Amino acid sequence: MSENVEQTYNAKKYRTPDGVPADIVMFTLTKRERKTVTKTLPLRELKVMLIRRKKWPCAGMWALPGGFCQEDESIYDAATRELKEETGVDGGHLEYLGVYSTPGRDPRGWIISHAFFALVEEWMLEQRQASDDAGEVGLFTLQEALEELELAFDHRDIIKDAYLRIQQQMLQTTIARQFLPRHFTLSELYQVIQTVVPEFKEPNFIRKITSTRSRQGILKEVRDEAGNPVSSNQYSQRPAQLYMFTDHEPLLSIYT
Ligand SMILES: O=P(O)(O)OC[C@H]1O[C@@H](O)[C@H](O)[C@@H]1O
Repeated sequence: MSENVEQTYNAKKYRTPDGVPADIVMFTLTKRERKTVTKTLPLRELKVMLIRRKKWPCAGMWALPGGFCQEDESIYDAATRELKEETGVDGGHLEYLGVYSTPGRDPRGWIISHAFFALVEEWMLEQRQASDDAGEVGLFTLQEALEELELAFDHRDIIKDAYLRIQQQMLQTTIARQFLPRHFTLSELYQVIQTVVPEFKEPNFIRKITSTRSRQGILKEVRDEAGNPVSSNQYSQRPAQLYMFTDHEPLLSIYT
């Protein structure tokens, strides 16, 4: 912009949005040990965290944690802050999902929301709390959130999109690591993938994940200081080898 244009430019001439909030779809996998005679994997369930709104608009309705971005922060910082303020969650994996701008989505005016999704381990929810402007906080299954609850604004659409995104990522990237301990068995990994993508069925999972060339290098066996393989019988009668993710992210193709 030339100096002359800069001096005469008037930002007020242009209509700007009435607010730019960040909304966060926060997923976690809950894990409950089963009381069975034989050792078996714990029960894992995918849940989404919602807050019950206290004030207008949509007072009393369940909604995503979120709030308005301030002038001195990035939208990413606003998402991190809102998540912490409204739910007590500090940390975890936070990623951009998309922009939601359908006219009329918020009765207060022209309000464009930027949505994020967060993958949080269950222990991180321990200090969860609802702040003053958020009411109760609850963890819901995807079925409850999408089919049974009355949700505020366009939050049902945002949750649907976020669910689809994490299902795709679960099959194409190593985000399963966000829901697993550092060391895990391949049966646990398979269970985590299936919890997020129930349609995923691969009878030869263990053989494929350890031998298919395109997958090689994403996992490695856990070994002790002497170099011996480390196994666990926490969830099985016979000891099972423990694995961990490496930093390698393969570029996968649907055509091969
Ligand atoms: O909770 P307050 O601060 O009232 O407003 C933020 C909400 O307003 C909506 O457009 C957004 O989707 C966001 O959830």
